Amino acid sequence: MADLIFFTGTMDCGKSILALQTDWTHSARGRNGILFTREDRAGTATVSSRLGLTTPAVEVTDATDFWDEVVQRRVHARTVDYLICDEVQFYRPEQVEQLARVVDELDVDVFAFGITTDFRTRLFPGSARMVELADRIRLLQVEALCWCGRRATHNARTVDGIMVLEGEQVVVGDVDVDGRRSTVAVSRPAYRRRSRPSSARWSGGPSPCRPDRSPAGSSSRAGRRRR
Ligand SMILES: Nc1ncnc2c1ncn2[C@@H]1O[C@H](COP(=O)(O)OP(=O)(O)O)[C@@H](O)[C@H]1O
Ligand SMILES: Cc1cn([C@H]2C[C@H](O)[C@@H](COP(=O)(O)O)O2)c(=O)[nH]c1=O
Repeated sequence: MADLIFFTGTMDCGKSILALQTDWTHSARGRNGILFTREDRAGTATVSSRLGLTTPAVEVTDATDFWDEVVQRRVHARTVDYLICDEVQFYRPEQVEQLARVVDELDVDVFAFGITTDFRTRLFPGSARMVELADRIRLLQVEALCWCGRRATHNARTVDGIMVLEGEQVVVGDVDVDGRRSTVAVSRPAYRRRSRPSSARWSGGPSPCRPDRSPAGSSSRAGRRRR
């Protein structure tokens, strides 16, 4: 019996590295899988982790049909045992439904990875459908830490070090054009405190939003907007 499993957590909690590890582990046991992603920070058709691993993948677009992706390969006598789906928050809800059908009717395991909510704490449409349909939802074990020391549970967007609460839902990347952190995982209290317009500026102690506090290896492409 195949499963649809949604691995989720904030940005920077190790989802992509787990996606690549999962692919490695299953392929090492002779299983055949396909690695999918959409709008990875490092570029098109690649799954990249801040830990340094980068692996080619199939780029998902609005036109991608996961049912066809699997059936076409099987028609050509290629085995498909599992799918790894990274950045699933960017998938269309219909595509998540296709993934559920692939699990149920083609007996293909689907391991999906993505953030649940955006910088406004609202669900991404793809993640919402994943939460509704997944057999299991797993929170990542390596919990990102907020600058205040608590467990980070929310994704914040910053412009010039200031948290913003309005803007487009999708802005790919975690640094701006000047190399400064543009998204950062924070605790809910920190998010709420900074949400108030009067205190929206990061202050009082070291902030990971500042360029000199950016984590090593955070060499993402500066924000690319979509939709
Ligand atoms: N230089 C490093 N040394 C050890 N661990 C690192 C390093 N850089 C990043 N990491 C780990 O990698 C995690 C981010 O991995 P990544 O796969 O990019 O996460 P996600 O896909 O969730 O954004 C960080 O939370 C941290 O645990
Ligand atoms: C919060 C938030 C994030 N994004 C983008 C930024 C990154 O490209 C991805 C998350 O990638 P990661 O592998 O989990 O680090 O999502 C966005 O478009 N909108 C947002 O609100």
